[in-house]
Amino acid sequence: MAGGYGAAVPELDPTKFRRPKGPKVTRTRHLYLANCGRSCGDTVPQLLQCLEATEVSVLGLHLGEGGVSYASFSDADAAERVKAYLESPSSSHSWRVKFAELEDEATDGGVLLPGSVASTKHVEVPGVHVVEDFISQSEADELLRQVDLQPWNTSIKRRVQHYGRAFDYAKLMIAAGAVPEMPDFCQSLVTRLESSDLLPHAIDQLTVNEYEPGIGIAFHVDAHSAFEEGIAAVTLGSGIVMEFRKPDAASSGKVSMGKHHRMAPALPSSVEISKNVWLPPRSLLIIRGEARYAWLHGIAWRKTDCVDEGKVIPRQRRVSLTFRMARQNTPCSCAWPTMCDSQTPEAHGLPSRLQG
Ligand SMILES: O=C(O)CCC(=O)C(=O)O
Ligand SMILES: [Fe+2]
Repeated sequence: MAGGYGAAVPELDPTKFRRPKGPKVTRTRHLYLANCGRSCGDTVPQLLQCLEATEVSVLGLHLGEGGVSYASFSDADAAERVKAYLESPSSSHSWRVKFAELEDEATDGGVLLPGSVASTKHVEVPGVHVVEDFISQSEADELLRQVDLQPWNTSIKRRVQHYGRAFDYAKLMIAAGAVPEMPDFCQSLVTRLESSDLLPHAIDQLTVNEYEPGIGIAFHVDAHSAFEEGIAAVTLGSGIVMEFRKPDAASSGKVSMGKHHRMAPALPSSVEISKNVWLPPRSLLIIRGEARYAWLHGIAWRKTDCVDEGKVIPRQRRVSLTFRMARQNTPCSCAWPTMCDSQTPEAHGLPSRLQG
């Protein structure tokens, strides 16, 4: 590896790839991009934005000086998804996209190990706190049973349920629209959170997110203007790795806003530092302060996670309960104005991608 495009995306060695020849198509986890390179006017941030437009993480990249570039993904399904997107009319460029083969790798879409929790152990994210065994197994089972009795909203790639407060994702405001009240089956959990010192305020909103293996959530900051400081997420079902990314100070103020109340991923090239956090079953995640306001959080779209280095665990269904408090009339006055849509509205561009 010859360095990297920021902390998140290692640079690939182009000499290790075999260019695709002839009509035979072997699916791999690598893409070859012809007519794509610096001499064609392409840049790393712009290329990454296109490649990650379907929420697939780019695990390695080579932007050629001429017109040949390569990108690697976690598996062939991910590469195929990106290829299909790049070949669709919604993506406008003149690249030719094919699968590429890596010299020392099986061509059946061999899986690259996901970044482990152990590998980022030294990174501190101020304001992230995981409480293990926050609920008992019987509480978790009952909550999941109750959640599954409720109707799911299927308008985005993840199934979700919203309670307590409706939110207008287009206007970034709490909406008057009707959503079910905070459900009774969550009441004791809400009381427990509110009477603890884990959150600095009450709770009036719940979002339920379902993650089947392969499903993730785009990197985002929960909109400052919409929600109060503390965010609490309880994990039902299986555990998962959540990643926190701190955008480089120089890139702050250029974060774009996705259509689901959140900022679209900062470009990986502008990520200064990243941390993988394991959220065990029945745990509570608290995100406050700097982590809540100045770091992005997201969950990779893949079917495995890696806690200990080199040990891959398959994902199973996870359902999370995210509790928040809608911000009332006062705009956010946090200490990260360039990351704050209350203080720097012009920092937010147009939605650049479909959020998941
Ligand atoms: O699934 C989770 O734990 C977090 C979900 C989340 O970040 C959100 O709904 O904003
Ligand atoms: Fe979030």
